[in-house]
Amino acid sequence: MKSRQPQQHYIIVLTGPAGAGKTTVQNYLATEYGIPKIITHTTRPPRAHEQAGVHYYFETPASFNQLDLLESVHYAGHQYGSSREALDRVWQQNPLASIVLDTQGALTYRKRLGEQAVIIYLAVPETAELHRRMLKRGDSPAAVQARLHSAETQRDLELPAELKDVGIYLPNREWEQTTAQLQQIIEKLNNG
Ligand SMILES: Nc1ncnc2c1ncn2[C@@H]1O[C@H](COP(=O)(O)OP(=O)(O)OP(=O)(O)O)[C@@H](O)[C@H]1O
Ligand SMILES: Nc1nc2c(ncn2[C@@H]2O[C@H](COP(=O)(O)O)[C@@H](O)[C@H]2O)c(=O)[nH]1
Repeated sequence: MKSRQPQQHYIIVLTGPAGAGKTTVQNYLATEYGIPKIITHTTRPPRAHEQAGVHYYFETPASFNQLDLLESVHYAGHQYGSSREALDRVWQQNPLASIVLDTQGALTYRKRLGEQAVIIYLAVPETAELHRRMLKRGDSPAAVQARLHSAETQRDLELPAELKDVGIYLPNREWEQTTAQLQQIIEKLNNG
């Protein structure tokens, strides 16, 4: 009898500029495909609708420094990071998981995990559209201005050169087109 190959485990890394729709896609992958989310840690204060342990683990600078992290970054004045332990815990239950990272984090994941890190770059090149989306989400005009002018958001308007050959470039404009492309990606991962 032929033995069944153990299924390969993948982490779907959703990256792109602020307001591109990374969290929206992550929620969709969870509800539509049951793909668990890796919750990351941040020293940023919660937004009005955000809950601890659901959207982020909210940390003080001191508690953040105690964490054992796979990678961490400074983004727009705050620290963010994710733990290897959280990924291993999710992988014990499910071969697929998703995480939302800035492009620097996406690069680190690819370097550390190789092809197991499937990088999806959600592209919305027009800052006016990002502006509209963040206001629609309920961010204050001042917060949107600050975020769009941050060096990190400016940097994340493009897929980093090191990821150009390995990342999946997915324009997130018409939602139906986005979900059709996501379906193809998930089918490939489930079959590979
Ligand atoms: N294809 C789309 N067309 C129009 N609006 C969209 C689309 N995808 C997401 N949005 C909307 O854009 C807003 C920003 O989305 P989301 O919060 O997912 O972005 P994000 O990339 O996670 O941002 P951030 O990095 O700032 O947390 C939300 O109001 C969301 O509903
Ligand atoms: N490299 C990492 N980036 C992270 C992590 N958690 C979130 N993020 C990214 O930070 C920015 C800002 O997020 P916001 O919620 O304040 O808008 C965004 O690009 C996220 O994708 C992480 O652990 N590591």
